[in-house]
Amino acid sequence: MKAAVVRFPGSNCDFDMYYALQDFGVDVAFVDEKATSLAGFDAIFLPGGFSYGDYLRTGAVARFAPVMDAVRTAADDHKLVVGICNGFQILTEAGLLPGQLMMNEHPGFICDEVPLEIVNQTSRFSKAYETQTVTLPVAHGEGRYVADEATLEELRDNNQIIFKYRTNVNGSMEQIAGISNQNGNVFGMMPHPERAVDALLGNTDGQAFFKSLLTPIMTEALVTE
Ligand SMILES: NC(=O)CC[C@H](N)C(=O)O
Repeated sequence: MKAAVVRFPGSNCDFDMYYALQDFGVDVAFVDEKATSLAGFDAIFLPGGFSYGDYLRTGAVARFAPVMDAVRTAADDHKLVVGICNGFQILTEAGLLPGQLMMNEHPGFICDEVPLEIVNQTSRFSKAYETQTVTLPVAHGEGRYVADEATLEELRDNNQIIFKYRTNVNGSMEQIAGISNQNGNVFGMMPHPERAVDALLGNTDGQAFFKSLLTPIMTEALVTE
């Protein structure tokens, strides 16, 4: 898999994502926000951070960056597009995922490790998890997921809700922490699996997230060996 980590001015989880992908054997490169094509990549990752200083609303400026047309093309071409934290915020602002991330219910930055429930255990983003409860770091001020009732119903009906918080971390509707689009190739979540892939950092619950993304490829590799 050839993956791009897209950096915007203010991204700060770009290296975490880069190294996590590299640890799993992914051929990964940084791409900046001015890029106009992502044609050579199979998977696009929008990392966490404070793109454009989180001005107006998180992700509201980044959605206009030149690279976002290429991200949209990648999504339309059924490539994998993954947004973590600020990346999730950018994907919702760009309309590539439904709903919106708003200021936490109790305004303030939350930096913690929180338990999550895997709601859809067969998705491309969760299928390698062997337990239904995992713990991942969160770090955000605007992580409260909101959507209208019709959207929530659609998310439920199409099994697009992949991760939920087990406790009311930020006031998200239905305690939603991570969702995919209807096609199952675009995904966003507020928690940070890329910060939980190394025992040295005290948490390895993010490993199965990356294994899930790579499972078809890993299986193929085993078959050809
Ligand atoms: N870790 C991050 O991506 C920060 C998220 C975001 N800009 C917020 O505070 O809501």
